[in-house]
Amino acid sequence: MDVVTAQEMYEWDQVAIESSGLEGKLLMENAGRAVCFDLEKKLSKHQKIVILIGGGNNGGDGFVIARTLLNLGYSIEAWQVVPDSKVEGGSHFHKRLLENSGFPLYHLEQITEIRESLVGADVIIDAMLGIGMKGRLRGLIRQVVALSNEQEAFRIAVDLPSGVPADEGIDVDQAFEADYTCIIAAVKISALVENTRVYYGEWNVVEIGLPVKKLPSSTRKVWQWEDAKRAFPKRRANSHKGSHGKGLIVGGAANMPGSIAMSARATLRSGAGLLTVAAPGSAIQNVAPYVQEATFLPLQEDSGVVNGQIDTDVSNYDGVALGMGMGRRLKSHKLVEDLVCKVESPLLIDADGLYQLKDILHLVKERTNPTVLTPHPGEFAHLVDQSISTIVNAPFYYSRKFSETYGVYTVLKGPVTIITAPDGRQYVDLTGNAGLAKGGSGDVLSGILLAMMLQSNSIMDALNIGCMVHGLTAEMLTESEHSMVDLLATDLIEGLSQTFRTFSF
Ligand SMILES: NC(=O)C1=CN([C@@H]2O[C@H](COP(=O)(O)OP(=O)(O)OC[C@H]3O[C@@H](n4cnc5c(N)ncnc54)[C@H](OP(=O)(O)O)[C@@H]3O)[C@@H](O)[C@H]2O)[C@@H](O)CC1
Ligand SMILES: Nc1ncnc2c1ncn2[C@@H]1O[C@H](COP(=O)(O)OP(=O)(O)O)[C@@H](O)[C@H]1O
Ligand SMILES: [K+]
Repeated sequence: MDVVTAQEMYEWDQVAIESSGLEGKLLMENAGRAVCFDLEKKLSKHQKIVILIGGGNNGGDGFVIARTLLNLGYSIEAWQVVPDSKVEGGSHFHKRLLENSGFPLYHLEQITEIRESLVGADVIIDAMLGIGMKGRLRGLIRQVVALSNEQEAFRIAVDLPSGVPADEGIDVDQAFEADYTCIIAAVKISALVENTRVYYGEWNVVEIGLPVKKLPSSTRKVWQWEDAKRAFPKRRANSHKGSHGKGLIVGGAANMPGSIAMSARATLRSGAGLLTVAAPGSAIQNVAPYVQEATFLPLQEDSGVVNGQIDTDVSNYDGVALGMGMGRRLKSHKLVEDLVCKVESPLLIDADGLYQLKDILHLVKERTNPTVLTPHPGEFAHLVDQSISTIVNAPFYYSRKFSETYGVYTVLKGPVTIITAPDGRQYVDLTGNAGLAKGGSGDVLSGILLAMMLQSNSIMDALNIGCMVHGLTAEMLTESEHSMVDLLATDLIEGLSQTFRTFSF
């Protein structure tokens, strides 16, 4: 499932029209019909449906939807909310088709004319503005959106809720608050970004007959179950523990043994062959009973906090995860710097490890082996010197820029997690729920990611699978024995078994 900007979507439409000879108005017919086919699951013929039609091609889709649903026997009131002079090209063609089919079309000139219809509607369909929306809502459309939002009716948006831009990083002051959005051809970035995704409600993408072989390949995609099934590392019958990777987890502090313990247990539960946990000795005594399968390496410490370099040959490991529960004391800085320079296998840095990284990003950039950073927006904002709101409103832009600049994989965590490769390719993980919004979930994720990196030949596949396993486990547990309220990070670790069992390997 591709994720596009407005400009990329226009390019796709252009390529479709130029390369395959598909006419714009045919695409519009396909789009409108695909939306109707999807909406039939949501609508009933007893409902009073009002469709709001704008002047651009989104409005063009609206004319097709109105005609198609009317032909099917739905009770539709179609309102054109812009003057006739605004309806041109393909939209004008489809407006004529609607009228020539013998159906009425109402023209809105003042907001009072539509009040009664909106108040009495069971469903309001917004086909006013799509990817061509610019700036803030204005004129009559702004009033129509405000009045629609006040109604009890079920609100459906076509492609985008009017008032929401397709791209990220743009403030929205008012927009159609959809319960459901039927997205055309490809997910628009704003469906995945904090300040705009709330307007979409639930959503689905419909296919409109674009010539997929001719389209430019997209660098942004939603990672899906089929992708995970395809890429999941196979476990050969004659494998031995060395085949599944030897991992090292570094972190912990005397007053925070839980983080690293959870990461370590999650790594073991996710299939790693061998695991060593390096932590201050005073933390190890509390971690060890929880991960009997691991071996331990005491780190030099000062009052329960790591102090100094690591005293082992780190080239013996196939993957290293660093930072969980380590604390942010200056004395742990040396350890982070040491590992960034010495680890010759994939190195994942999370939590307090990220905090120590800001002034040694130039060393990260010099690494020739993969580096994976797994910040939440607060940690990422600190790393890139931006505010958290700037990051969450333009996460695709900032994580791509960061990954490309420093040559790292970035896992920007949140309700929508964005995974970016050093070459700028991005995958989006949509799994999980608010049961994960608790301390410890991220530690479990780091452990899972380390294990998947140890077992996969592709870092990107490993990160995508790991995020999906983490999120699906939360979903599965909150559908069965847990709720989003009581779910703990430790429950997640024990729930991994059920998720892994759903992969047939
Ligand atoms: N072949 C294709 O391209 C296909 C496209 N498809 C569909 O087309 C959609 C894109 O269509 P689009 O490019 O015509 O833009 P669109 O979203 O209708 O907006 C333009 C209109 O909005 C108005 N307007 C703008 N800002 C405004 C504001 N702040 N407040 C108020 N009004 C504002 C602007 O008015 P103006 O600025 O001219 O006064 C103009 O009238 C896309 O989302 C998909 O649904 C599908 O059918 C598949 C094939
Ligand atoms: N509302 C949510 N919906 C889905 N996933 C969430 C939500 N809140 C948090 N998560 C996930 O939970 C994890 C939290 O990680 P993090 O913030 O590092 O937690 P901690 O450091 O406290 O363990 C991330 O994987 C994130 O994607
Ligand atoms: K719309």
